[in-house]
Amino acid sequence: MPRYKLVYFDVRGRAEISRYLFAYSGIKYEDHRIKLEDWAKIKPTIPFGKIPILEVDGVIIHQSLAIGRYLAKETGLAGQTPLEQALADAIVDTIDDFVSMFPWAEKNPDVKQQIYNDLLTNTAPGLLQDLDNFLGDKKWLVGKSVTWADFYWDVCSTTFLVLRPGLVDNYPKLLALKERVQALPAIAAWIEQRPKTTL
Ligand SMILES: CCC(=O)N1CCc2c(cnn2-c2cccc(F)c2)C1
Repeated sequence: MPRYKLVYFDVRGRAEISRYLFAYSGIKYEDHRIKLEDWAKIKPTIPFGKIPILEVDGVIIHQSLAIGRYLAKETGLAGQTPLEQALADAIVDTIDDFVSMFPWAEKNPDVKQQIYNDLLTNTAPGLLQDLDNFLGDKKWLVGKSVTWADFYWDVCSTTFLVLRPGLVDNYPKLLALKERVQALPAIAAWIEQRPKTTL
């Protein structure tokens, strides 16, 4: 079994999908959380200067979705066929397109709040309707078993609901999917034990 070290800030953010996959698979890893005040010193030592990164026996994978896709494949949660894998990737990318629109590092609080409000009021409903249409009456977003697309929906929508409580109330099927993911014993245990952070 390789030695895994996940490096990110002390928030769920872009590392949480990998933490879900580690939790679900039972694979042991170091959940290394750096302090924001140490980032300027650490950043120059990181290839491409962004985190999360995952060290696999010292080999560094960067980009959160490349890490997630690697772990999903290792865990059997990437999709059962190449077609299902493509569908799962498309859902992950669709959700990530929206989350990536948020100016997470914006220093001006008024600008930040205005853009957050615009995204949550004017852009989120279209995404939620599209995801609701795609899920339909299925148990999981892709195929007959859980995939990392279901995990990513729960991870990202948890943050959406921090920013706008009630945002998903008009989509009970999407809320039920969150409950289904969070009811998986290993995910429930992780949520219970993980550091409690806002984002
Ligand atoms: C220090 C960085 C930080 O606090 N955040 C940045 C990124 C982020 C946060 C919350 N969700 N999230 C995120 C998750 C997935 C995709 C994505 F683009 C963004 C908060």
